[in-house]
Amino acid sequence: MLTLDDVTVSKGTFQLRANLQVPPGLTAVIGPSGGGKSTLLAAIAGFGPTVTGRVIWDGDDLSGKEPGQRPVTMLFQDHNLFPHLTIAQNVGLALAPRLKLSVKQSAQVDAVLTDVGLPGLGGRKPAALSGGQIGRAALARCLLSDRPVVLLDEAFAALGPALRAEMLTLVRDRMAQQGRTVIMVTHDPNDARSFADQVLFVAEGVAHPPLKAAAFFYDPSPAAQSYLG
Ligand SMILES: Nc1ncnc2c1ncn2[C@@H]1O[C@H](COP(=O)(O)OP(=O)(O)OP(=O)(O)O)[C@@H](O)[C@H]1O
Repeated sequence: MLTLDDVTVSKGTFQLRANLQVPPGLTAVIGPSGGGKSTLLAAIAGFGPTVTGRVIWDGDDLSGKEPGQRPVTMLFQDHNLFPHLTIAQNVGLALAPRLKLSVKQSAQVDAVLTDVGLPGLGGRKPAALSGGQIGRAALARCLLSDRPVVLLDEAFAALGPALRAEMLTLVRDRMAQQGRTVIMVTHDPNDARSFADQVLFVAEGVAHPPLKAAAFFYDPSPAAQSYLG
């Protein structure tokens, strides 16, 4: 279980507070622009500004740990693929940081590229793919990673509706339903309604404890109601 114990993050005059637990499964983070959603993810990942309080994973205090030492894999809108590596190498990094892949690992890379709709494109460099294809390659790397916490920040915003639903289905079926803790920022409440187990509402510098998606939408708080319109 991921716990944010009295966490405060300060960015200039902006402050985010979070005192909550995130259960395994798919948690959608929604709320008005500027409310602190990306700041929340950065605090979990270990990026950025001052953090007081503790971020705890399964009893292990992550405070002070570098991002790479945390049990976290991330997928951001800019996707962070290495431009000098092929798509297969970028994805393979999840299995072998020095890129010495066994035959079995190479087959796993090929299989996951097929799963995300990129069969046969492993030999290309990122510059030779579209924005949506790059997003799918980055998702493939997260699917292969064994880190238990997955952070997605508007990862599928560049995709059209059909592809987006396909990627969200992959995230749900291949990550959330297999017990990983997936925390996904989205600007589309329908993504949360259709795919999420829980909804974590962030507004005006407060991250509220997640609620079951059905309960959140059935009886939204006044602040959530005014966001949902
Ligand atoms: N370096 C900074 N210094 C001061 N304030 C900052 C800094 N970076 C971000 N902020 C402010 O922090 C607040 C939270 O930003 P954050 O990106 O977490 O919001 P968000 O909910 O993810 O927004 P959006 O939905 O628009 O992406 C915003 O009001 C933003 O203006």
